Amino acid sequence: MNVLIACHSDYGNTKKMADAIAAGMRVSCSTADITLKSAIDTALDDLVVADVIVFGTPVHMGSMAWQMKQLIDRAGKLWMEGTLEGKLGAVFATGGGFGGAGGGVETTMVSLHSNFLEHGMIVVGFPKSLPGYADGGLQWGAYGRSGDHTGMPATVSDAALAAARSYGAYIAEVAVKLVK
Ligand SMILES: Cc1cc2nc3c(=O)[nH]c(=O)nc-3n(C[C@H](O)[C@H](O)[C@H](O)COP(=O)(O)O)c2cc1C
Repeated sequence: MNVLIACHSDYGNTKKMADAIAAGMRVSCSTADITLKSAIDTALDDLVVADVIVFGTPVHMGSMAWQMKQLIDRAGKLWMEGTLEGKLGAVFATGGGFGGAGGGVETTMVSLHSNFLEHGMIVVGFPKSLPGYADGGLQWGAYGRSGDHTGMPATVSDAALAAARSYGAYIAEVAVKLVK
C-alpha cells in the first residue's frame, strides 16, 4: 500500500501532525510505504502512485495555504484523466485557534474534501469513537491548535498529536480493507 502525505508547514506544527499520522499508520500497517512531502515539492506522479493521499495545511486567513492550493490546481490535469478515482483521501489541518479550533480549520478541511470528491476519491473521516477525538478530532479529519489561549503562537499539543496518530492508524486500517 502506497501512502502519500503532502502538507505545507511554515513553522513546523502541521509537519508534526503529518509525522504523527505517519507514525499511527505504521502501527496498524507495518508494510505501508509512506512518502512525506511538502505540497510544493509534490509531483503529480507522487499522487498517481499513491493508494492513499493525505493532505494537510495550516489555516491561512480562513482557508488553506496557497502552497496546498497550488498542488491542488496542478493536479487538475489528473482530474481531466480521472487518474485519482477510487483512491482514498484524508485530511488534517492546524490553526492558531484564537477562540477555539481555529478560525477556518473546519472549512479548510471541507475544502480539501471537496477537491478529493471532485476527483472521485473516497474520503476517510475521523469517527468520534476513535481515541483522541475529543482532543484533536473533527469529523472531517485531525486538527491541531497551535496558539495558546490568548491566541499567541505556542505549539500543537501532545494530545492533538496523539489524536493524529490515532487517525493515522484508522486511515491505514480502512486502507488495508479497501486497497487491493
Ligand atoms: C499568513 C497566516 C495566516 C493565518 N491565518 C489564520 C487563520 O485564519 N485562522 C487560524 O486559526 N490561524 C491562522 N494562522 C495561524 C496558523 O494557521 C497556525 O499558526 C498554524 O498552526 C501554522 O502551521 P505551521 O506551523 O505548520 O506553519 C495564520 C498564520 C499565518 C502565517
